[in-house]
Amino acid sequence: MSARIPELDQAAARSARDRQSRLTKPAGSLGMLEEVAVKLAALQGTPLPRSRPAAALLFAADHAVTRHGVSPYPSAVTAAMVENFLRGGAASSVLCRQLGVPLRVVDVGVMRPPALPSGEGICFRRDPVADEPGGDLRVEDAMSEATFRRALAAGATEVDALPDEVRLVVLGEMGIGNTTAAAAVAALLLGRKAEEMVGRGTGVDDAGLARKVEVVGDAVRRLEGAGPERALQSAGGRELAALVGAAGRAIERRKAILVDGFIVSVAMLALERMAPGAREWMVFAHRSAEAGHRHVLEALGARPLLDLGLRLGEGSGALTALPLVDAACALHANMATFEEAGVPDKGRG
Ligand SMILES: Cc1cc2ncn([C@H]3O[C@H](COP(=O)(O)O)[C@@H](O)[C@H]3O)c2cc1C
Ligand SMILES: O=C(O)c1cccnc1
Repeated sequence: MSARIPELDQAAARSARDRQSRLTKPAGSLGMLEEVAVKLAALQGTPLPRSRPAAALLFAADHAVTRHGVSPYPSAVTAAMVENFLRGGAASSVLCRQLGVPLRVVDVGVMRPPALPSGEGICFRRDPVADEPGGDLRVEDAMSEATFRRALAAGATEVDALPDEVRLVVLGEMGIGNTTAAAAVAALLLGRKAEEMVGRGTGVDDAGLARKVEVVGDAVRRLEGAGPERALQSAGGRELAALVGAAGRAIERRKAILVDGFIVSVAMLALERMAPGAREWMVFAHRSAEAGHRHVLEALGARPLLDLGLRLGEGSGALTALPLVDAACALHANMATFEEAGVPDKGRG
């Protein structure tokens, strides 16, 4: 995949920075909210950027690696949670409703195709790539190269279907076992040991954690030296590949990505390695409690907005941070300047 990363609009960023310096507040006092507004200005090519409309895309897939007992939950949870997303009972469904963000769920590899409630406002698609076989990343490739390409394309297709007006894309995932896959991809990309990248995911006990370290260690030995595409194909999963394809296309369409936790961040690290500069288009929502996330954030030079001990995934951390991005844009656009308000600025008597 060769995503074309657009140029940032430095003139728009300068205008936005200049506006921030004239708003009625001590210089720099809105901290990261100022940085977010200036960043979005550079991405959107306007001194007055917007956070809305936003759209949430959730990619779901299963993982053969669960046979090694790397998650306390059975794979059947993936399909059941897809049904829960669509019925409105999952954390990200609740947040999307609360925030007025349309949610689209894409099955790119769920073992038991979800039984879908029919009804208005339900957005679901099972991509044909979901019917292709997956492998156990400990001993074999998680997918063939052709399946990998189709999973990337499945993500891009979803972004192609979004209206031009969408400014911000929230990405999320669902896939029991995917903290193991993400840890393996990150260990390969960062050249770190399995034990540095593996965490408890949904809450494995000490024995489960030891199994995860072994599984990821085996994958890393099998795939040492893999580049980002090979790492995703052989140690990742179809939802990780779809996230990469979706983010690449969103950036090509000048849409910013609101990055969720560990799993989405690993996909974004792979994208940055495939298309350097992609990370400039990302706003990092939160620091996950998953152990390896800090290494991934560090490699991306990212400072996330929130640190709430979240470790859920499904885009829930990104959705939780969306109101902060809304606030950054609203303050930037609507605060009065010193001149407008007749408030004396510093250094002027
Ligand atoms: C009920 C439930 C809802 C979830 N929503 C997201 N995840 C999260 O947990 C999974 C990864 O953790 P592990 O690698 O330990 O399986 C992913 O599906 C992720 O999105 C969930 C997990 C469960 C059990
Ligand atoms: O941070 C995440 O993305 C995460 C952490 C634990 C379980 N699922 C997702």
